[in-house]
Amino acid sequence: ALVALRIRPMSAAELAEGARPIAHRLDEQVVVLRDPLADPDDVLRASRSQQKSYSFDVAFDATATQETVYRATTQSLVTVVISGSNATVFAYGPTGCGKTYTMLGTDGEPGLCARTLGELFQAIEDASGDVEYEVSMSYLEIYNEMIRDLLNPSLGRLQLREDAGGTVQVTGITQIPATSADEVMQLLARGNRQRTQEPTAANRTSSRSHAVLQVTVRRQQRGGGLRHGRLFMIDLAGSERAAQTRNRGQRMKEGAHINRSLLALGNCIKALSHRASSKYINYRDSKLTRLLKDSLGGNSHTVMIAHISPASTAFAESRSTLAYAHRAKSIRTTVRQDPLSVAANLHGEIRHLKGQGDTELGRPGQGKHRDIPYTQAQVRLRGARREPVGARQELAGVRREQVALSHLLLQPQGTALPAQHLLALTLYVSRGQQWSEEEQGEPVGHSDSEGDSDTGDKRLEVPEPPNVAIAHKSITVVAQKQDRLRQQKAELSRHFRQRQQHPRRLEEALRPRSISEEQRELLALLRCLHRPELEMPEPCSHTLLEGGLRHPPSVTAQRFDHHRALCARIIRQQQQLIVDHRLSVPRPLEELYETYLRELAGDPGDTGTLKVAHTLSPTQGMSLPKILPVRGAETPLEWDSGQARSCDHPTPCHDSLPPLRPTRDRYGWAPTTPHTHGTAEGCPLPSSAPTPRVQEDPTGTAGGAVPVALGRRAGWGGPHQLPLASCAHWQVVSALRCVPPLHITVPPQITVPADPFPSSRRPPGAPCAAELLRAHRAGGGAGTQHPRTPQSAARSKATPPASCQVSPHLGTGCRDHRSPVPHAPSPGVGVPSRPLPLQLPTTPRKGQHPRRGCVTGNGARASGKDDGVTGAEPSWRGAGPCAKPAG
Ligand SMILES: Nc1ncnc2c1ncn2[C@@H]1O[C@H](COP(=O)(O)OP(=O)(O)OP(=O)(O)O)[C@@H](O)[C@H]1O
Repeated sequence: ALVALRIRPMSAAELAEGARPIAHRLDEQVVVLRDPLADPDDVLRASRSQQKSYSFDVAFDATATQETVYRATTQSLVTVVISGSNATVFAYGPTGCGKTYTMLGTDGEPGLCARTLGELFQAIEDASGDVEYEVSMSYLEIYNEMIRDLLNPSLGRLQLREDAGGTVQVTGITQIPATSADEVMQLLARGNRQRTQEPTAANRTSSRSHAVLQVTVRRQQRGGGLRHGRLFMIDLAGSERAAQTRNRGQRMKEGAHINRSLLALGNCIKALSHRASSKYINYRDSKLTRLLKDSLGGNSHTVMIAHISPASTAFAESRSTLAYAHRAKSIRTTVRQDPLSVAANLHGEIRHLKGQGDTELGRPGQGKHRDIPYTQAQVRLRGARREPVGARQELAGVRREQVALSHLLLQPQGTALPAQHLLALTLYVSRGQQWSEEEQGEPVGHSDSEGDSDTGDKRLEVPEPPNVAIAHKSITVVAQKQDRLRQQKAELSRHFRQRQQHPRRLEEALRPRSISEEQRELLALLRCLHRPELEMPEPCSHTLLEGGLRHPPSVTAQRFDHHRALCARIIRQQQQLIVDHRLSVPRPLEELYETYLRELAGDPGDTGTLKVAHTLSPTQGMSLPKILPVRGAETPLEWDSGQARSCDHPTPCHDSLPPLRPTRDRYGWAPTTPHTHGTAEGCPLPSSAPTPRVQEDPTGTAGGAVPVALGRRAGWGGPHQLPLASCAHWQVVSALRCVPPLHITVPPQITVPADPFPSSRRPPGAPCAAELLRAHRAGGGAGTQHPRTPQSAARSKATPPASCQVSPHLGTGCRDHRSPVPHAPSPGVGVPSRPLPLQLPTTPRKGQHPRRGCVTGNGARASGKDDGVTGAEPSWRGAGPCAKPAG
């Protein structure tokens, strides 16, 4: 939509009443309105702007001629209409500001209607013989919300109807065929005589109705389709304020109707200018908006010319008109036009200008068409007619070739995208490694060097899991293909650049020849026109490429990240447990862990070791990368068959290591059942999943067994204990570490005697549990003697080894060493005394890491808080789950 503003000259009446001009055109687009009441001496309002500027697509002042206004606003609509689209021009403004003058004009200065129709018929005349046009017109007014046929007023009140195609039509209106502009103007003059005009205080011949001239162009392409273009030219009734017009009675009623329909029009404009295109637009509030439905927001080009008076006496009207028009500036219409009609537009323009061009050729900058775009178009089209045929053909050939090349250039990049995605995934892996290092607090490269020095050639040659191998192969294949495509692209680009030079060379070759300035300009124009299209493939391919790199399949990436984080946490925590327990692990396992650390550090040369297997299933593209366990006898580490089957449970396991806490009994201690491993953290072991074998404590001292996965491996230095998280976690860890589940035996447990005496009955001098513990620590465990009750003596056999260290920060001991008996319990309240399981390796093994910390009977590292330590069944003998207070 184009919005223009026209300021008419001061009228004699305004000058007579001493009005000052307050509206000025600042430049081609900006109009300034000054508040006449603003007092320049008012210091309180000095900071407030006394004038406001409004910008439009084009602005005219009193000096603008009808011709200028026509050229800048309406002329372009001619080609729109003859090509089968709709166009609307409406004049808006307060009464007496020049709307009718602009639309109809005078005999000496014809208005937009006459000029537009003149050119329309001219364009039709110039059209090729392939297209037949028929023009018909109707002229109506909307007065007090009634539609009246101005060409046949006897028809009375007419109604609006929507036809089958959704187009709003006035039923029964007279459609008069027209063959020339003169004919139409005569009809218009006849209609205007019928128009409702009444003298008002503001205008002696005030139009009290909206006059709508509708010109329909029926376009029939020979052997082609039929199209209708409609041009609405509307002289709106003047917006007015009752106070200003001093209207009474019928005039006031008219004014109310006028204002209501203009308000409805304003609302539609506001809604159309709203950013949210889905906003409902209510056209039904007035006849005017219903009639203009297709012309405002639909398939139409819209031009609005707002009119104001420059006089200070019209300040309020001018201000509201400027605001109204400014709002309309943001109307965005969606013109639905097929390519054929675009071509027809251009043809029409060519023919139209052809007729005019001859008379003005050789006089650039002269004549009535002085505006730059017009002159440029003239130059282009005139040049088009006269350019050397050979050059034109050559240009066309070059253009075709360049378009083909640009398509070819796009192609390779498009096919390279899968490879880019794979590479992006690889990038993700390296980012993940970096992330792991950062989370471990290790500087980048630390693990790398450490791994190298530690392992050297002693790395394990673990075969890649099949999925990883497939992924590597496919990456290699795609990368090779991409290389080939890159070479092709380079070749094509070179060719493309050569061809780009061609028009320039052609232009230079033509320059010395006797071609006119216009023809040279045409060539330059054509070259410029083609350039954006030719340059498009490069940014386009870059966009595709970057889009692929920056936005890899997000779901896959997220799941991959999630999975990787989960595995890393499991491995770290399990390693921590191994270290905390000082469990001796077989050398192959240690090497595997070192390998894993090197992998995290991104050791590029470590190709034979385990890699995080991430493959995209070709069919399921976005599926979670699978981590497969290495199976088969050829692997150095034997698998205990059935241990690493996949977990089919639909509920995803938690991404953190689940607390190794079996279901507790009513005393808060873990039962002896081995099945608890599967129920930890709500991830029950599916029936299909293998149940890890649990080896009972061979010594019989352990009251239960920690759920562990069992396996056999000769020469691993005996039984080891590893907590089992859940089947899925275990599989992940197993697959990542390429080690079979360990064969674990729960070592004997050691109990700390319960407090033999509740505080209320403790004999003088008898120690409490905490004191016992301190004594126990001080005495090195085994050799410590402390008072015992007969019960405790009977049930406590094992003694803690010297290696048991209680963290000092835990006060009387870590959670498991702390006496469950409070020092000063409430009198009479018996607190059960519980022996606490201490499960320690009795002898440090070779290769063990000397670690601090205290371990519990379930193999977890003791800490001040309950960090998910598994509670193995306490194994004190002869004692019930709850030691009753003595006495
Ligand atoms: N640009 C102009 N140059 C010279 N005269 C003008 C111009 N604009 C308007 N006038 C004169 O101002 C007077 C009022 O103009 P016009 O009748 O067009 O106003 P209007 O907006 O159509 O009023 P209404 O809404 O009441 O019909 C006319 O005499 C007209 O000739």
